Amino acid sequence: MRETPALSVAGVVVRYGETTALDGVDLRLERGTVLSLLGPNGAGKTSLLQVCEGYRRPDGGTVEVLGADPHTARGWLMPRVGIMLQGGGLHPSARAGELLKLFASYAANPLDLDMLVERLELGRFLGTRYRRLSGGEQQRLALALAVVGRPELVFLDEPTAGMDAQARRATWDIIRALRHDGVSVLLTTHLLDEAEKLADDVVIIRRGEVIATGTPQQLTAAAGIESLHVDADPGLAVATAALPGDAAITEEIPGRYTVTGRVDAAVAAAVLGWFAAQGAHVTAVQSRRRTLEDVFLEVTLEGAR
Ligand SMILES: Nc1ncnc2c1ncn2[C@@H]1O[C@H](COP(=O)(O)OP(=O)(O)OP(=O)(O)O)[C@@H](O)[C@H]1O
Repeated sequence: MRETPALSVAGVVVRYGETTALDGVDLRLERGTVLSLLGPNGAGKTSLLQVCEGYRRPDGGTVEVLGADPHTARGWLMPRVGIMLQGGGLHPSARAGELLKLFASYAANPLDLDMLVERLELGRFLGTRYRRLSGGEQQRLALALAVVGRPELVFLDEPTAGMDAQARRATWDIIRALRHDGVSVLLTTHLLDEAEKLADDVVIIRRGEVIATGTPQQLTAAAGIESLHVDADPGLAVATAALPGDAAITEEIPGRYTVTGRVDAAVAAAVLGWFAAQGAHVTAVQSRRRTLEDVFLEVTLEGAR
């Protein structure tokens, strides 16, 4: 029997008056994995998080968090789910260290506070009131509060927004450590490299609908290769190259060849085979595979045009 997923969303619909923010969204977050929810502004990410966190009832469909209804089982879920609060929700006069101790006191088996303080470099501002913290410091504290209770599942809504490069790396390390410890993570982000680095699975939504899903590798491999250049002897008869699809070889400048059209692994192999068949002396091959950002821009712009 398959283990109950950490999060299961089926056919979820959310409406605000005339606006349909989510229009039948399905997703599944397996235990001990990181799922990144991506989408342009207004795609419906926050609405979906609110439904999963039990703050809003969907107008259609079902959500199960650790096998339970997030709305009716809030009390049971509270110690099992970590939520990274954006801005509000925390007392502005409370000091960072007090908040951390308070949140730890709710948990049966909290994480080691010294370790968290060191990892997220909270030590310098533990005595500072929440409202006086910088945006990046608030984010670091919010992450610490979300994970201090050793939750089974964590919702992270743009966790590294406003963080400097060092804090961002520390956050990535914490997310990796959570996953390593078997924690499931739902991560929304506008940073595609962040998703590519951390996520086991990616779900891209646009205008309330899922438009692409897969592992980062599946999504980028299916999208093919962005560019392929070969340096070899000048003046080869490029017109004789028979390549799959619409791919073709052009000699941009003498000795510098570029492959145009849709390039994938089969085309790349055919290109190198053609150079070999010419008896050409190849001195360099450069390729850039498509990134998750290329895929994201392609699928989110499609249909928006
Ligand atoms: N309280 C609300 N009342 C009316 N419309 C809303 C409300 N909240 C969200 N919307 C609309 O629902 C849609 C989805 O919004 P949502 O905030 O879920 O998107 P998002 O993907 O989180 O966007 P962003 O990346 O900008 O945070 C948008 O069109 C938004 O304008």
